[in-house]
Amino acid sequence: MIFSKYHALGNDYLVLDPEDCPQCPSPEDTVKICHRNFGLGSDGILYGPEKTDEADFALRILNPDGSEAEKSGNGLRIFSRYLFDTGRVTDKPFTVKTLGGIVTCEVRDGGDTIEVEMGRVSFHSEKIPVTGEPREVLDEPVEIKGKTWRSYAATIGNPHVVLPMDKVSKELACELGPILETMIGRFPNRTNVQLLQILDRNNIKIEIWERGAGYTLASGSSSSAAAAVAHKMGACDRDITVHCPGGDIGIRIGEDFSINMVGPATRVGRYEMDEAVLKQTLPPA
Ligand SMILES: N[C@@H](CCC[C@H](N)C(=O)O)C(=O)O
Repeated sequence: MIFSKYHALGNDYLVLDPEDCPQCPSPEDTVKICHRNFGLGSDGILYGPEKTDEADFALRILNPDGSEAEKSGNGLRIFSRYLFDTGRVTDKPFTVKTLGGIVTCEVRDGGDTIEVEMGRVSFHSEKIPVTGEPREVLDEPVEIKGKTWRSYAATIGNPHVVLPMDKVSKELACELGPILETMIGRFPNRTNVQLLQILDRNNIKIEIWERGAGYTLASGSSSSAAAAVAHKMGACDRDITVHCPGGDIGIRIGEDFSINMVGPATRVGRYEMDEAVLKQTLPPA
């Protein structure tokens, strides 16, 4: 199997082209391919471009635990860069269909900068989803190991919960992230998790725990959700630089909470994976 590996600020994906592999990998194979020790290793697989009547291209986004994500900001920038590198797009805007909606992408600066109109953020419980009566999930208490945190939930196609706090850290993201991700009684589809630190009216810092992937160095949909929450709280203006551990993502929030995201995507190389990877039995996680 032939993969093209890219990263977006350290959030790494393997692009699998249907021209090289007509069948999308099964959840079991995805886990093996993405495994950091037993496979090629990545934060996910981007399977595409697939054909669709609704947009220029269709994309499937697979998490390393074998689940399928509705949207990925970094994944969309990487996929755009892959389409550009393989001559399928130029510097003109094009559309991509994901499970979480159709987005518009544009590759600039010879491939170095990619802009994505990510869609609209909603804080509504039925859209995210969050259990309980229909409402916007704003500043609600959530108790973890006897401590109460304030939380905001949001969707930009995929689900997010954002915890504003004075100081974020990787350690806390790795402690709270897996508990919140799998709080099924509250988040029936699981959730991505962001710890949010407001730096000033145009800058925020986040630490990320991704649904189906764990701790990651950057996330485009997480940056979109966290910036939207910072603006909704009244703490930030509409132009926000999101400082992720792996680097910065630019977010602009529209009147209707539509999100424009700008950032890089970097090609790592092309890899041929032996079929033997798929025949292994992995030790329990
Ligand atoms: N890294 C991504 C998010 C990928 C999907 C996520 N793990 C989910 O399950 O929703 C990004 O950059 O947005």
